[in-house]
Amino acid sequence: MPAQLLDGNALSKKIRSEIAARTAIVTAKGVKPGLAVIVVGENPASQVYVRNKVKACEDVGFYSILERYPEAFTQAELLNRIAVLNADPDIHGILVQLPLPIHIASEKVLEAIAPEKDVDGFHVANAGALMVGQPEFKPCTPYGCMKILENIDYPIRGARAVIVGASNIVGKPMAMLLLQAGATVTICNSKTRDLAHHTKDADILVVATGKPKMITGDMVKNGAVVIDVGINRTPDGKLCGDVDFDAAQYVAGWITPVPGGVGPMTITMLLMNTLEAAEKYSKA
Ligand SMILES: Nc1nc2c(c(=O)[nH]1)N[C@@H](CN(C=O)c1ccc(C(=O)N[C@@H](CCC(=O)O)C(=O)O)cc1)CN2
Repeated sequence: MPAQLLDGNALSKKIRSEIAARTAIVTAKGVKPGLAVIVVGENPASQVYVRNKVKACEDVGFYSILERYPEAFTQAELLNRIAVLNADPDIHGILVQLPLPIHIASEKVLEAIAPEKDVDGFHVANAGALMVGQPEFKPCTPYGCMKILENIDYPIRGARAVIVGASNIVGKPMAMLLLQAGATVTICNSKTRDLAHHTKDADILVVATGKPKMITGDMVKNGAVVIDVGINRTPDGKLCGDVDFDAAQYVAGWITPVPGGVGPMTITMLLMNTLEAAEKYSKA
């Protein structure tokens, strides 16, 4: 029997309607949640994601601005824009779409965003807060993965969780969130010996490698929860994940599809972080 599908679109719809209701309340108090999205360069996927983010903001009743800059935009110019947005009282969240062009040092840019407006949760202050178990803003993709797990009432406490991929954006924060929820966590990376030995032991398997279909069906434990963070475009223009879905669905107990799994949840949790930033601002 194939695995149960973890439908990120359906869960997003439910959470976004809760966000819209809370947005109406905070807006009535005089604070309309505001998100500024900045994209530099012409990366086609980034252009799609930022448009989707702005559209999602409109749908839940946020104020949003999209700032698009050419590839040649300098780091100094970008830092200036961030300083202006940091001081703008109508903006509660600032997001700089990644990847940035190579002449711009991403870490400098991310550190320039005021931590209380860092709705991506990438600032070292927010990464550190998560590390010590006092999260302010959780990075949107791992936050979305945790919501997917919570939605199936899977007993995370005591489960063996394996994360394939150790990025600052997904793998490391995902490990922290699972650890804090009581899982026994292993993070694998590109140097890990006998990867399948680890993945086959996982009750919860989270894959974020950027390598299309690298996790094959025989690398998955029977009945596991498989969360595929990868979004890869195949030569025929279709999307696929980092997990070989067609094979893994007959081994896993639950599995996220690509598209329609983690992707929409990333945007939903961005809305949640922005709403929470505005709610905090309204109480300050
Ligand atoms: N500043 C950030 N940059 C990037 C992040 C991030 O969280 N913050 N994550 C990724 C890209 N990303 C969000 O920006 C993202 C990726 C995918 C989706 C999504 O909804 N995917 C759909 C398919 C969409 C398509 O047709 O291409 C799906 O999976 O169903 C949303 C957001 C890197 N950069």
